[in-house]
Amino acid sequence: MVSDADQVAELLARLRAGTPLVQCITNAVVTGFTANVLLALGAAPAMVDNREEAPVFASVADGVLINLGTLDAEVAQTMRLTAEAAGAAGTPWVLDPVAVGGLPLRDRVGAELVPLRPSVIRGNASEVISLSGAEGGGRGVDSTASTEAAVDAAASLVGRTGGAVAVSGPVDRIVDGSGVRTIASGTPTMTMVTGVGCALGAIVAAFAPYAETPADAAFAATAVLTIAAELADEKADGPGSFAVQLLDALHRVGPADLARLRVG
Ligand SMILES: Nc1ncnc2c1ncn2[C@@H]1O[C@H](COP(=O)(O)OP(=O)(O)OP(=O)(O)O)[C@@H](O)[C@H]1O
Ligand SMILES: Cc1ncsc1CCO
Ligand SMILES: [Mg+2]
Repeated sequence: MVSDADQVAELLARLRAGTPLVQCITNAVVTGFTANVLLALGAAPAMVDNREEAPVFASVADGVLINLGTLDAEVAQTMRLTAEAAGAAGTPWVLDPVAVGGLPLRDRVGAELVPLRPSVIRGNASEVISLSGAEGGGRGVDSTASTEAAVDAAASLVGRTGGAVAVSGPVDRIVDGSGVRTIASGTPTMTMVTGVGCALGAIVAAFAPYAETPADAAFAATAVLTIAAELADEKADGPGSFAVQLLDALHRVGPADLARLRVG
């Protein structure tokens, strides 16, 4: 039987051989870091995010990320048009509903994007609970709920998109129509650098063209990022050097490292 780690290693090899073009409409805080994460991993980032070009580019890209972190009304319209274009072209796309829960614009945009059927919704527990329509607002961009508490909300979103929902936290949970998978790997330092969750959404989009199912892409992305974070933590002195070490670790992470993946 092929192990989870072997499956992830196989997908990582395919990603690196394919250099997927990943279009990111993401927030102003994390744009540069996200591009560097994708490059370190072996993907090709393209932050094509203006209203005229983004919908056109979605049919050329191999995967698309739409991240609601720093929205305005024009960006929101670009996101809707790009999600529609990705859907029409069959390009897998990932929705990161940053800080959805009790904020007027992003709550409305999140609710409009879910029926456009993102391949993967990736957020922390509070964001996933709020996006599902349940009460669960976090504290700004941070979660105040456990990922276990978000599993029902994730399943209800899966029922509406037909894709997968990846809930991040100390234990990540990846939910689709066939059940829930968990990953316990990772390190708390990941929460001390802004945008590690945002980068995870981009990594999911990079894996999506190679994975059999959206949940497989989310699982592989979470596995690779959390293992790379463990490798980075071994060399880092604090959040600053951790961010740099994380890029180096994403570049070198390989099958032997993935064998330490902690599932369940
Ligand atoms: N306490 C923790 N221990 C281990 N790993 C963690 C912990 N908290 C988060 N992670 C990992 O960090 C990554 C990002 O998850 P997190 O829930 O922090 O995202 P987020 O809140 O959306 O982050 P951001 O908005 O800053 O980008 C995931 O891969 C997750 O596994
Ligand atoms: C800090 C922050 N604020 C809006 S987006 C963002 C990046 C982490 O989600
Ligand atoms: Mg986030």
